[in-house]
Order: sequence, then C-alpha cells, then structure tokens
Amino acid sequence: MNGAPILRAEHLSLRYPGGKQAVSDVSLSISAGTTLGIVGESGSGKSTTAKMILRLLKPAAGGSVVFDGVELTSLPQRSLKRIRRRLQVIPQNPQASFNPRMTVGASVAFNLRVHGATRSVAWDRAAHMLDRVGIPAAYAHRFPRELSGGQLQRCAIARALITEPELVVCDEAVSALDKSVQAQVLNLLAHIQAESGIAYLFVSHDLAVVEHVADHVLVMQHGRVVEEGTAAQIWSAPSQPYTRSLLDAAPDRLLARKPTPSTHAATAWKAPLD
Ligand SMILES: Nc1ncnc2c1ncn2[C@@H]1O[C@H](COP(=O)(O)OP(=O)(O)OP(=O)(O)O)[C@@H](O)[C@H]1O
Repeated sequence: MNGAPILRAEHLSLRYPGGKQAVSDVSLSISAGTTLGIVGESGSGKSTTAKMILRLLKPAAGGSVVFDGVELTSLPQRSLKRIRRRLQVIPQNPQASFNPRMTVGASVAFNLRVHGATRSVAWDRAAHMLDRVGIPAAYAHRFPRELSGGQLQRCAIARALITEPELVVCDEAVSALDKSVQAQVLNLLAHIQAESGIAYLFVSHDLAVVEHVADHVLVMQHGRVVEEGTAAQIWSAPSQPYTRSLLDAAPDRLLARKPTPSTHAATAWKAPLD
C-alpha cells in the first residue's frame, strides 16, 4: 500500500457475551488514499472487526486501534467525538440508517451540526455534498421513503463525507442495492477517493464488490484472517482453498476494476441518477 497508514489495528479479538469467539487476533492497516477490503462468508467476523475499529465494540485486552497516531480503545468519550468527525461510516441499509421523520437534507446537515457547525453552514455544506453525489437540490427536502435505495445510499455517502473524514468504514455499503446501482455507487466512491485521498475500509461478503474497489484484501474465516495480499494477488493466485472457494462461488464478478486517478475527472462524480 502507498502512503502512511491512517489506521492500524492490532490483535483484535472479541467474544460476544454468552457466544462463541467472533474475532480472533485480527491485525490490519489502511493507508491514506487506499481501500482495504475485508471479505468472508456470513458470520466470519467482518462486521465485528469493523465495529471494533469504529469503537462501537471494545476489543478484548491486548487489542489496539490506532487512528492517525491516537489509540482509540482507551480514548475518553469527549476526545472520541473529535475523532468521529474524521472516521465516518456508510452503513448497509440506507432506509434503516436515516431518521424517517427528518428530510434527507436535514439528516446530512445534522452530521455536521453535531460537530459544532451552525445551522446555515451545515445546510450549505449539505446542499453542496448532495450536489457532489448527484442528488438534485430539491431532493434535500424529501423524506427517506421518497427516495430509491440507490439515491438514499448516495445521501448516506454525502452524510459520511460532509465532515471531510480521512477514513470511511463501508460495512456492506452496497449490499442492499441492485447490481447496476451498486456499480454506480462503487464508481462514485472511487472517484471521491481519487479526488480527496480518502481511505476506505470496505467490508463485504461479495467478492465482486471487493474486487471492484480494493487495493489490498483480507480474507476472513471463522473470525481469523486466513489470507491477505494485494487485490491482484488474491484474485489471480489465491493461496488458500477457502479463498478459492469464495472466488468460485462469485458467479457475477464485476468486470470493471477500480479506476485509477488518471482515468476520471472530478466531474465524473455526477453520475446519472438511478
Ligand atoms: N450481537 C451479537 N451477539 C452474539 N453473537 C453475535 C452478535 N453479532 C454477531 N455475532 C456472532 O459473531 C460472529 C461474527 O459475526 P459478524 O456479524 O461479525 O460476521 P460477518 O462476517 O460480518 O457476517 P455477516 O456478513 O452475516 O454480517 C457470528 O458467529 C455471529 O453469529
């Protein structure tokens, strides 16, 4: 990976109360401007790993999550709030992640207001971000139920990016979308990365999706990392039978690979509305 790591997680383990070991000794690092994909079948521990990185779950003793030099696992809540601005999430289900009683514009703006922006600044930025992800200004006054899944996921991207984060955790961020809309949203994320240098942690059970976006890939099975490497290495010469079986089971791998920065202009952000 190029560049300095923006995030380094080491020895992450977690057992849910009364449950089995969900994650065992997972370590990873993500460099600025790159995408780390985590793949694995359902129940392999991907989301639990992502939640520990977001500090929604606390890793077992010995686990460490360092974001831009700051250890998150022991950070007081007040300091954590400052970090949250720089470390955002795009969740799986756009309908469930928006408050149904707020317009989407208000929801996007709210994510900046909680970090101290005035109402007018937050609204201006929200309008700007919605425009950048290809959502027309009038849609800001619509409620989540009045948008399609793809449109709402674009709003979720705008909501995550409004704080100008350095890292965004995308937890099955396109899983709820149709294949064609998936490709649009993935391209949008790639364009944003090329333009802003943002890093992504991209969690997905869908190899086709990870192949499309990731520079570096971790393969998880039963809570452990069983293989890791560049996306090209993993796809062309997987060393583990488990990885091979995941590849064999991905019938509709997307043909397009992550665009390189030189292949797209800033205007390409405004892909057509689905
Ligand atoms: N809140 C919870 N309480 C108890 N066990 C849980 C909880 N959440 C997840 N688990 C268990 O932890 C293990 C890892 O789950 P996790 O959700 O991290 O996997 P995943 O790879 O993200 O799967 P999926 O793609 O289905 O979300 C699974 O065995 C799961 O059943």
